[in-house]
Amino acid sequence: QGLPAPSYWKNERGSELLIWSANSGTIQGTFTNHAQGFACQGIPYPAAGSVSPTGLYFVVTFAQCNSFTRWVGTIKGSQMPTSWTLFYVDNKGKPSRLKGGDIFTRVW
Ligand SMILES: O=C(O)CCCC[C@@H]1SC[C@@H]2NC(=O)N[C@@H]21
Repeated sequence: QGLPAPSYWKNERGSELLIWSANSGTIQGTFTNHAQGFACQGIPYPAAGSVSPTGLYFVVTFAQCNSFTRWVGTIKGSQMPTSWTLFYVDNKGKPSRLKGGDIFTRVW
């Protein structure tokens, strides 16, 4: 259940995840959001996290959006089902969160 590096993944929303290192459990990569209904699209942001035999997580800070997302998932061959939480500040200034799921598929 290791994470191959380098590897390139896309989720069902069209967003891209490039893993360029997964050394001794630490994940480094780049995430580019292309999901409809979300801001900060088309900008590559650093992704950082951790991978273990039982799963992985990674976090992306969307600097221009004052938000960040945490993905937690598992690697099943060329599929990576995840659940995510997007932390943001709503238009009244209240810290808020939104949850969902993404399935990443390995492209190369
Ligand atoms: O709108 C924002 O505050 C920043 C962009 C958030 C994009 C989210 S992260 C979880 C979900 N999966 C994607 O590929 N994009 C959205």
